[in-house]
Amino acid sequence: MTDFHTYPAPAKINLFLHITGQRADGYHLLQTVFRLLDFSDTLQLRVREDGEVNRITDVPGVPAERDLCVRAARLLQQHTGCKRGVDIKIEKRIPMGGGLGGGSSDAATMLLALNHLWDLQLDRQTLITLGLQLGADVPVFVFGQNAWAEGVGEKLSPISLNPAWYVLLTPQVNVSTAEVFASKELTRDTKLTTIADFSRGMVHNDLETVVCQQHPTVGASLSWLNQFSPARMSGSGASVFISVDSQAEAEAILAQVPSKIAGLPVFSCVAKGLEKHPLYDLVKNV
Ligand SMILES: C[C@@](CO)(OP(=O)(O)O)[C@H](O)COP(=O)(O)OP(=O)(O)OC[C@H]1O[C@@H](n2ccc(N)nc2=O)[C@H](O)[C@@H]1O
Ligand SMILES: Nc1ncnc2c1ncn2[C@@H]1O[C@H](COP(=O)(O)OP(=O)(O)O)[C@@H](O)[C@H]1O
Repeated sequence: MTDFHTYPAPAKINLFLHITGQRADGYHLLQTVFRLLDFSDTLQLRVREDGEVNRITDVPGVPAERDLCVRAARLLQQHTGCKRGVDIKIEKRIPMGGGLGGGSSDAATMLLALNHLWDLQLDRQTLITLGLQLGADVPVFVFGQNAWAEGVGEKLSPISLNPAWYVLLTPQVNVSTAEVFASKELTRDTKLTTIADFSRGMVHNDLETVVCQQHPTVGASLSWLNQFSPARMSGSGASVFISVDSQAEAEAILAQVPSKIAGLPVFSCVAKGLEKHPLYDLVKNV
C-alpha cells in the first residue's frame, strides 16, 4: 500500500459581492473578487487500486456520500473512466457554511491532487469545468489565483492584490446560502462595476443586508470589527472580516475578540492573503 500524501485546501474571502441579475434557472449573476487565504483545511490522500472512494475521517454534519471531497473523486472517475480509488483523511479548520469556501476548496484540492496522483493529465480548464458541477465556488480554487469573477463565479480573470492581513470572525450561526439567495428582500439589480470602482472602495456585499436581518449576530460582529476598520461580510456569511496592514496589528485585534457576540460563540482567526493557491503548479494550464 502506498503512503498518504498531504495537500492544503485554502479558504477564500469575497472582498465584495454584487448581485447583478438572475439566470432563467434561478442561479444569480454576480461580480466578486475572490482572495485566497493562508488559512486552510488539510487533506491526506492514499491511492487505492480497487476503485473505492473511502472517507476515513468523520466530518460532523456531513455524511460521506454528500462530502464534496468524495463527490469530486467520483466525478473524476466518471469523467475519465479511471479505475483507481482513494482513502481520504480530512482535517477541517475552515468553519463549515461560513462563506469561506471550505467545502468548495476541499473539492478543488481533490480535483488537483487526484489528477496528479491518478495520472489523469487533465488540464486546468477541464478541471474548472468539472468543478463547476460541484458548486459555484469550486472553479476559483482550481483557477488558483486571486480573481475578478463574473457569471455565477466561473468567469474568472486574475487580479493583482496588495499584500494584506485579515481578521476574520465567524459567529456560530447556520446561514443557508440557498435561503439567502432565495430571499424576497435581496436586491438583484446592482449595476455592473469595474476594477477602477473596486480600487476606489466603491463596492459592497449585496447579501449582507439580508443575512444581518436574519441573523443579528452577523450585524453585531460587523459592528464590533467596524471600530478598527470598515468591515464586510464574505460570501453568504456568516464570516465577516477587516483588512489590516500587518500581522502584528491583526494579532492585536484578534486578542481583543470577545468569546461571544450578541450572545453567540464566535470563531476568530488571522489570515494572510495569498498570491497563488499552494497547488497552483500541480496542473498544466493547457
Ligand atoms: C455566495 C458565494 C460567493 O462566493 O459563496 P459562499 O458564501 O457560499 O462561500 C457563492 O456564490 C456560492 O457558491 P456555493 O457555496 O458553491 O454555492 P452552490 O452550492 O453552488 O449553491 C447553493 C445554492 O445557492 C443558490 N445560488 C448559488 C450561487 C449563485 N450564483 N446563485 C444562487 O442562486 C442556489 O439556490 C444554489 O442551490
Ligand atoms: N468537505 C466538506 N467540507 C465542508 N462542507 C462540506 C463538505 N462537503 C460538503 N459540505 C457541505 O457544504 C456546505 C457548505 O460548506 P462550505 O463550503 O464550507 O461553506 P460556504 O459555502 O458557506 O463557504 C456545508 O454546510 C456542508 O453541508
